[in-house]
Amino acid sequence: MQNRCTPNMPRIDVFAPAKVNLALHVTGQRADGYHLLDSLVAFSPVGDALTLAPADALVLKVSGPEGAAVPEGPENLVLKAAALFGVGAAVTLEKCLPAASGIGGGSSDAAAALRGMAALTGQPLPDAAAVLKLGADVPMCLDPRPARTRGIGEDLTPVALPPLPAVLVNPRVEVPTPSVFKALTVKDNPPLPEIPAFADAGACIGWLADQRNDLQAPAVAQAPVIAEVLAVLAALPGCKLARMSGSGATCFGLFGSEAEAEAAQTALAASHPGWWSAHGSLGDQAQKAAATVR
Ligand SMILES: C[C@](O)(CO)[C@H](O)COP(=O)(O)OP(=O)(O)OC[C@H]1O[C@@H](n2ccc(N)nc2=O)[C@H](O)[C@@H]1O
Ligand SMILES: Nc1ncnc2c1ncn2[C@@H]1O[C@H](COP(=O)(O)OP(=O)(O)OP(=O)(O)O)[C@@H](O)[C@H]1O
Repeated sequence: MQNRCTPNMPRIDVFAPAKVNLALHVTGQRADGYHLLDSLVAFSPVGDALTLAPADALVLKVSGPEGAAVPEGPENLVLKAAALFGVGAAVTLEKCLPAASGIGGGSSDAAAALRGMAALTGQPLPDAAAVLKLGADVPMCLDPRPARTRGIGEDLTPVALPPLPAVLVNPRVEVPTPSVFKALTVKDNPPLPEIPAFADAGACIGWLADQRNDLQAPAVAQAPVIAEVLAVLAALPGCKLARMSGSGATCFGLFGSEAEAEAAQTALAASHPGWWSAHGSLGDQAQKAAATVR
């Protein structure tokens, strides 16, 4: 770790933004069981923070308000990602996103670790197959800009989206991704239609209202509180659309302005103090997520 004796040791800071599936259509299933998706994703200014510094061995320290539920051992996706570089590093992870919550926390942390290790070592990023092996959401989190994602998550097409003022809400129920996919009965749903150029956030939200998250119904069946979260979000003043992200349980509400989203989150935090919530405009977080050297 950096100290007064090693003033020139580089320290890398990297941000891991939350991923939000604005729409998620399950369109098929591969022979190996993985599901084929057609999803539109955007990224939140809310996320986890990592630091990386040179070290003899690869070690991870987890802290932060959501850190208690996250392992510090080799099962942590940060260590799995960093190990691909074959050198030691002292990594810290400040966990702000709830774990196992459908907003790609572990995947975004892994992607941030890859960006950070590349900056620390000067090595290139691992190849696409190695990145996908870390998790289906890791490729989209590597370059956190709005994208249409197909295949199991590896087929990415950038999409221009207006910033979407949003509130994220998690009722503090962990919903494991495999069990939600397992509970899905219809696996050959229609894909997303062509994504038009949106004049503004209102046009985008109007288009999104006609799309779906096909994992929402099986997730609600396993964790009925998700239906309550969606109803509470939809009833907040100014909420134009409420939907679940990923395999849940985190849901998002989209609003007409940042001020409306902030006011809605303040009201929700007061009425449901046990729920995790955050606000911020969904969109392109690539700049904020870039590794910076100190
Ligand atoms: C639901 C999404 O968050 C949508 O973006 C992702 O598809 C899930 O991505 P992830 O958490 O990175 O998923 P992984 O860690 O790769 O897979 C966890 C488990 O979810 C199921 N899984 C995941 C992705 C996918 N396209 N089909 C699946 O059936 C598989 O049972 C897999 O064993
Ligand atoms: N860095 C990490 N942060 C959070 N969870 C991690 C991490 N590394 C490994 N895990 C494990 O991964 C599991 C899934 O957590 P994660 O937060 O990635 O799920 P998720 O938000 O549902 O992801 P997705 O939206 O990609 O499906 C947890 O049970 C946790 O123990």
